[in-house]
Amino acid sequence: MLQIENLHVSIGDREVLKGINLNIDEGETFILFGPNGSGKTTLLMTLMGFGGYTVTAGKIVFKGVDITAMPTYERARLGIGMSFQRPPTIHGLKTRHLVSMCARGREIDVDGMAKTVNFQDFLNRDINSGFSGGEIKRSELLQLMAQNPDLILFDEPESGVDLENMVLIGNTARALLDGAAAPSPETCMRDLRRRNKTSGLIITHTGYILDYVNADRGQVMYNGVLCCDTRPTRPRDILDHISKYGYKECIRCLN
Ligand SMILES: Nc1ncnc2c1ncn2[C@@H]1O[C@H](COP(=O)(O)OP(=O)(O)OP(=O)(O)O)[C@@H](O)[C@H]1O
Repeated sequence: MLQIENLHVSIGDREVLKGINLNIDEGETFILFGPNGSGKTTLLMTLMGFGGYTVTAGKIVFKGVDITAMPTYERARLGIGMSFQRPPTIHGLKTRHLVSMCARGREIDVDGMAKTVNFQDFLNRDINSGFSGGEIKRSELLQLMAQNPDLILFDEPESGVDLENMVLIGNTARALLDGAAAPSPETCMRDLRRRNKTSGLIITHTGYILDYVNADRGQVMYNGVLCCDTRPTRPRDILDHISKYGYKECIRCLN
């Protein structure tokens, strides 16, 4: 589904990503750990094609297409979606309108979808205007439901979320990755089972999201490189390792 080869990315004149190699298969969920400032968000923003992130070497291939130089809207059309850590407020754009736009002409039941993330009362508000941390995350999930991408990039889905909302957000993230979020009333179980699973790349500091999604593999990013690929790569094991020994231990294998 996604192949990243020797990716080097600079912001201004500073190199932030220093040769990332990563493959994510169809239906696979990959967890990215790493200390603050190590380059995790930079990787997601680069995959989504945002300006300011200059690829100086390497390439990104998605569904067999080299997307390294592709504009963001084409990547979204091709099937990449992202839940941002801190999405912008857009005054004058109602949430309902943005959610409809995410569906790109597909007929969707915006109110029904909003109900699944308890977001009906926010549809007529400007996007992210005064939204709390948990409301921002639910808004992001609603947009992803409407977009129905094949690869979802989640940047810290737990940040700013209370424990009760974490259950809702975690279960919705799992449903999205299982290809089972917001099925229409006509969707039968057989159709649900037939759907291809969505791939995921999730950044987490706390690991709360691991209680909900079926995380297959993980790695630690440290100072712009991925490490820990010779260690057990089960995300739980990595999280335990970080909790016990800290991130510094993860880079021992790089030396
Ligand atoms: N627009 C920018 N201009 C200058 N430096 C930037 C910019 N965006 C990111 N950086 C720098 O790039 C480095 C990597 O940032 P990034 O946000 O990717 O880290 P992160 O691993 O996601 O951190 P966190 O866990 O705190 O979210 C940081 O040192 C950051 O200050």
